[in-house]
Amino acid sequence: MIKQVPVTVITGFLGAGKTTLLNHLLTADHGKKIAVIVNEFGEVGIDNQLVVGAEEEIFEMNNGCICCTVRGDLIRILTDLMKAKLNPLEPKVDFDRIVIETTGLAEPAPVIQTFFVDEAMTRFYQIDSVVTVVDAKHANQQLDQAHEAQEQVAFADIILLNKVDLVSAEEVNGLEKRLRHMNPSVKMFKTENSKIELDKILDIHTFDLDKKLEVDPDFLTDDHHDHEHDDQVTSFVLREERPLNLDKLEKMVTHWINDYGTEMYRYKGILNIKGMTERVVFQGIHMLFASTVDREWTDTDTKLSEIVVIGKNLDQRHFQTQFAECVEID
Ligand SMILES: Nc1nc2c(ncn2[C@@H]2O[C@H](COP(=O)(O)OP(=O)(O)OP(=O)(O)O)[C@@H](O)[C@H]2O)c(=O)[nH]1
Repeated sequence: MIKQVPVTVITGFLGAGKTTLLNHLLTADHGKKIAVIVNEFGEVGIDNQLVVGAEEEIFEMNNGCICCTVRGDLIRILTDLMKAKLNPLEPKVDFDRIVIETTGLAEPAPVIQTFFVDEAMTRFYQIDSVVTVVDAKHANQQLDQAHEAQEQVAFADIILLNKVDLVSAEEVNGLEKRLRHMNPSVKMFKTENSKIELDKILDIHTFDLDKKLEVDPDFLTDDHHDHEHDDQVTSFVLREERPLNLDKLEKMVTHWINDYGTEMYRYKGILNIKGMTERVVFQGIHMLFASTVDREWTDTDTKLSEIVVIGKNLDQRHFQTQFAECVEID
């Protein structure tokens, strides 16, 4: 009988703080070997470039939502990992737990279901817990608008009520009440930058199948997946090989926020700024955005700027034109 590998599923709506939590998990001193599976909605993975910790094995799943089109990929990666671990001749990947970061647009049920439908999966893996990160600043709006956000809360074993620094104590309390009403048995922690003691979220075996079945009685049925993404929510990538001008970029983003703040759910990327030897990481959620100086570009990096935008009713060509106007002219 093999010991089952614990799996932590990190979920939460766009920009809630999932990658921040992942980085926290990967850099903390816990001695665990973690294999990470990251899923992003867009065709380009920005998150994998923002995940720190070279020792960990990171598997990327892009161009779709983990609970829909790329679920086959998830099973394939999990099967490959299982074989790599069990093969005594040539263990390519060693790990003692898996962490899956889902895209903010994923429903958690089909991801969890993956661990119950296939006999090999059931034997080898065991869900430890579903951790849902909630953005205290934007959650009310997200819960009103997106059924995915509601399901992420309903399926959580643990909620990190994150970004409490951005709102008042009353707002946090109001949101906590709403979340508890949606999921009365959940364990909840208030966090800043997803900072949480790891023994509160790892190896805690809080996953409770019966509770999930209360939320969705059909969720173990194999062909049960009627997740429909809102067709108006799309994602596109802005890409530019020429170095960009910082002032022009700032003006462009101010314009974006004024005109499309409500419709722009999430935008993030890595920028190549004229005159800078470091990468600039650019992050935004609705009207809040920040850019930070990241590590130096290396010889092996392809020096280009890429921004992924996820939002509703956005005209890609308009965004691309504006982005191209930020090129530094010598
Ligand atoms: N003020 C504040 N900002 C935070 C906090 N946690 C995360 N952030 C910022 O919020 C932004 C989004 O964080 P991520 O960890 O990338 O969020 P995510 O859930 O992985 O985003 P997606 O994968 O795009 O859905 C980043 O700029 C973070 O630095 C927090 O507690 N307070």
